[in-house]
Amino acid sequence: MKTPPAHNWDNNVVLSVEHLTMRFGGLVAVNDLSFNVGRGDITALIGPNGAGKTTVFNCVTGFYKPTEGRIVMRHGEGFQSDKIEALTRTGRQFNDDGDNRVFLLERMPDFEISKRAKVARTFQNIRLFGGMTALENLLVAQHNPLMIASMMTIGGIFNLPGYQKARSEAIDFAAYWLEKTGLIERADDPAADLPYGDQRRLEIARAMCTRPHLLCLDEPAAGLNPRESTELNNLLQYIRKEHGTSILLIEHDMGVVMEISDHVVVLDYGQKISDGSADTVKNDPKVISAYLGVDEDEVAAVEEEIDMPVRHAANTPADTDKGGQS
Ligand SMILES: Nc1ncnc2c1ncn2[C@@H]1O[C@H](COP(=O)(O)OP(=O)(O)OP(=O)(O)O)[C@@H](O)[C@H]1O
Repeated sequence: MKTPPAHNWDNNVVLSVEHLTMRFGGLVAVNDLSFNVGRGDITALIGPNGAGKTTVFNCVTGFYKPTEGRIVMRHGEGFQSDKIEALTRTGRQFNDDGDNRVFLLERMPDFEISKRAKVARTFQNIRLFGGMTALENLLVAQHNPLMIASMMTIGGIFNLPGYQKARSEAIDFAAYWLEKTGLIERADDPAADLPYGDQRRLEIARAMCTRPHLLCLDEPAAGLNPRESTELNNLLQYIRKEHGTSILLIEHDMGVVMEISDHVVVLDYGQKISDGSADTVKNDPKVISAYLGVDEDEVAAVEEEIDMPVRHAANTPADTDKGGQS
């Protein structure tokens, strides 16, 4: 018998969310949720409105302190279970193990998650510095290494060689990402003057300028036209392939999700209802019933009624806007 292929999300895990619960007063937004993000994978977190996706993102990126649960980020390969258990017992946020550091994100403030754990994010609503140019937005993202090179301003004020070198490297890196996102011609334009789709790509470029190990994207395809959606797919695949950056995205556009995701995790009412490859998930009756708002055993009746296999139509709502791509 052939052994099934090993999945990164089972074998080489960059992030694990373990028994995560988030309550807002009496409302349980996320309930005992566990899932893994494979290193180098594109992982999509999907689910109907209000399922708890953004809440999970806010816990991973430190905007919310989870009510319960552990969120582990690994820079090195392997599960490193012994190391993580030992760290959990100490009450510390991360260990000092060179390139193999592990981080307990639920204990860390948001700025440390971005700076040390190397988790970057974009938001549902664009949050660029509108009055700054596209290039300046990408330089701000490199503020930390520039401050270190400037020895906390002295080197910058006197324009010392170490600072000059760091600044020139920061400009080169920003130019690289402007090029990759198709924005190099707009480098000197204020971010607020860019069309919506360009602003979305600039946000991704800005996140990449922090050299993340994990890039979290909150609805990156929202409001994009079909051409821009295709460009986004290409950009995300480039980031994963050429930079090895793991990507976790929330997305309602099933065309984007099914085309680029290695791994899909589905939430409904704060709980995980499905977890697997895009193909597995899109044929899962629990997912179909959650999206259609019917019971699982009613799926067959709905199929009969509309004379169409909804198992294959679960990705239709957004697809209809995209000319039926899946
Ligand atoms: N800060 C908060 N205070 C109180 N309730 C909240 C808060 N944030 C989220 N919720 C609630 O938690 C539940 C999950 O919301 P969340 O925004 O995580 O869902 P979502 O899956 O991202 O939804 P959408 O797809 O519409 O963005 C909702 O009932 C929401 O009203």
